[in-house]
Amino acid sequence: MQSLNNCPAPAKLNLFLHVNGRRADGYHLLQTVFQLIDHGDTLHYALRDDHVIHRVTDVAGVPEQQDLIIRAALLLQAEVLRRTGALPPGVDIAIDKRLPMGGGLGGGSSDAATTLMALNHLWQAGLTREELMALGLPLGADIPFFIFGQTAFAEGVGEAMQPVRAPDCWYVVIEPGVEVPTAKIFCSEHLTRDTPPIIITDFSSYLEKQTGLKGYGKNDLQQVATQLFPPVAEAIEWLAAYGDARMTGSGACVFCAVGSEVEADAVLRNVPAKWVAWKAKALDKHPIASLL
Ligand SMILES: C[C@](O)(CO)[C@H](O)COP(=O)(O)OP(=O)(O)OC[C@H]1O[C@@H](n2ccc(N)nc2=O)[C@H](O)[C@@H]1O
Ligand SMILES: Nc1ncnc2c1ncn2[C@@H]1O[C@H](COP(=O)(O)OP(=O)(O)OP(=O)(O)O)[C@@H](O)[C@H]1O
Repeated sequence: MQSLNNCPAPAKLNLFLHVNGRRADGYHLLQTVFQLIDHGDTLHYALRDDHVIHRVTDVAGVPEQQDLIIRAALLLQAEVLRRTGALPPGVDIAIDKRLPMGGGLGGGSSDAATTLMALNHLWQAGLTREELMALGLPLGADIPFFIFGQTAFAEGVGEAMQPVRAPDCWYVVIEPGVEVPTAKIFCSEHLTRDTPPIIITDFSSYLEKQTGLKGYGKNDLQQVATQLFPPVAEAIEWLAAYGDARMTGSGACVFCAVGSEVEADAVLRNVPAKWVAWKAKALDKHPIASLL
């Protein structure tokens, strides 16, 4: 049977993340730049001669049927059945999990996005990029971005996107060792939800003048997350000695842009042993964007 191995599911960093308001359904209106980076999970797909969708790797804390990978595969399987009247073949899915959960790196969403792109290809399902993005959105707010497949400025609840030129730099990322539940941060009574929207023409002219987005904007979720999770505050404070350190997404991970791989290595040598830390390079495009 056919297979597709070594499919990357890269992480994202939110270079800034502004909360501009809240919709009637409780979801928040955001403006953010999603930066793809060359560090993430890796997935492997092997078609079966039945119709069973099976995760062959154990993932601590995530039962198979709750895994966004399996839920994404089932959604696409049902969509293929709806369109063609026939079930596509089953698939065994293996994952090398590197991204921490509740890390603000979009790990679960990226795994699901890679699965939708890989199975759309293996099953020759023929969904367009836009159709796959819409299919994935109910599973996770970041899934459409990963399928969009380019570093992007996003608005709305994260689904309205336009590509931006990625600053060609390296990042140092620290995992502070805590798992931050996204909903808990958005629910907080202390969260500010009134950052004025950036007007896109101003933002574009800012980008033209700069070589990168270093120092632009802020992460409005950071104040709440650092109060609830002190290790996040500690990691930001430590990394701030090397540049503009901030949190990605709803935390817990913290990052800082540096000019070169050599600089990244120099920071990494000094990271206290209690934290996991790594370097990653900015990516313009998703490594499997060409599957669509
Ligand atoms: C904050 C970000 O990390 C930015 O990249 C993402 O938008 C969060 O994406 P995610 O972890 O995939 O989040 P989801 O699973 O879609 O939503 C988790 C919870 O976060 C809250 N949530 C999420 C996104 C959003 N725009 N407004 C919200 O209020 C909702 O309470 C939701 O129930
Ligand atoms: N394949 C998966 N990988 C990681 N988490 C998963 C997966 N499937 C389901 N989950 C659930 O989703 C939760 C959030 O995990 P994830 O790694 O996506 O968070 P995150 O990095 O904070 O994401 P975001 O930046 O989108 O907020 C986990 O706690 C876990 O229960």
